[in-house]
Amino acid sequence: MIEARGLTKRYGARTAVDDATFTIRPGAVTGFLGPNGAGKSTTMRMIVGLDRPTSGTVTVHGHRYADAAAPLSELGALLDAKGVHPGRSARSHLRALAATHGIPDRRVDEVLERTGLAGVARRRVGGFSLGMGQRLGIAAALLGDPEVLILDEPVNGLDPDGVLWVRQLLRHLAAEGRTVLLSSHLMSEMSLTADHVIVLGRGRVIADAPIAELVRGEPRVVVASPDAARLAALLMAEGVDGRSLEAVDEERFVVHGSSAAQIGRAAAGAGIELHELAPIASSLEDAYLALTRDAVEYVDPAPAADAAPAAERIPA
Ligand SMILES: Nc1ncnc2c1ncn2[C@@H]1O[C@H](COP(=O)(O)OP(=O)(O)OP(=O)(O)O)[C@@H](O)[C@H]1O
Repeated sequence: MIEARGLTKRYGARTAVDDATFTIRPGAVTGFLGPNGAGKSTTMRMIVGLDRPTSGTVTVHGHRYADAAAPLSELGALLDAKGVHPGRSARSHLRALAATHGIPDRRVDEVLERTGLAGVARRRVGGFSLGMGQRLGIAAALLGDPEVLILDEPVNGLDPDGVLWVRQLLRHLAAEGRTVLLSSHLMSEMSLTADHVIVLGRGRVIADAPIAELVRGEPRVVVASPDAARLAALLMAEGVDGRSLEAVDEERFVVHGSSAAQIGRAAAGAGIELHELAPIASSLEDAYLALTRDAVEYVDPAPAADAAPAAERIPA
């Protein structure tokens, strides 16, 4: 369990993390999302004691992580996969880490095996690919068999097999009752891996909810009819706001906020022929983009002309 209360970090005039309060529970994978500069890495660094909060607190198992008696068995972290001496082999790097924490050598071989690095354990880390470096970082995080795992962009640089491997590993660790926190910019991967997400925007917590709840959103339905204008007028006569009808082409439009059943019933009642009546499934990406619209720090000031909205509202 990780608990943050009023967690705040200022760097001079810049507030990187702003009064963040959240609880990250065991037995689940919690995703940490947010635009660049939202404060994810700073929050993770404060959890593991690499940065001190300006105010507020963050605890792991009820105490500050810096006060942990057996730090590596309480918490394992992958924050910067590059922080390894390039001349060392993967095994000697992990052995050195194990020795300073009283962890037996056989555990080193276990984590090398578990992370798929057993075959390259004697190779110099300096020659490792980005993906192998990520695996080594994950191996180091697992070394103490920790109850809490914190991984900043763990799939960065991994090939599709590696991405799948990380997903299965994290799901497995959560199923064992551990607390798993991960950040990633890959929204589809996050939706497959995490149970719950916390979204930061400009240092503030702007959402803290199960993924299923976030993606539920408002219903959207694509409707196509040779009589689209009459159907649109009918829906508006039945109380649908004209602003929630979005034209796609002459026959087709999207209805926001009504179900397929409501639209189908109205069309059938008026004898309007339908060629399509398809609910649109919301994705985590849709929900995320809607949530963070106002919290993006770096916005392209001149979006390309072809980035203009493809559809216009149907005139009332
Ligand atoms: N050591 C530092 N000194 C000054 N400002 C910092 C420092 N570390 C982070 N910041 C600033 O704090 C804010 C939050 O940064 P942070 O790296 O935590 O964001 P992030 O959500 O992890 O971003 P990204 O997705 O780009 O990794 C940013 O505006 C960043 O420029």
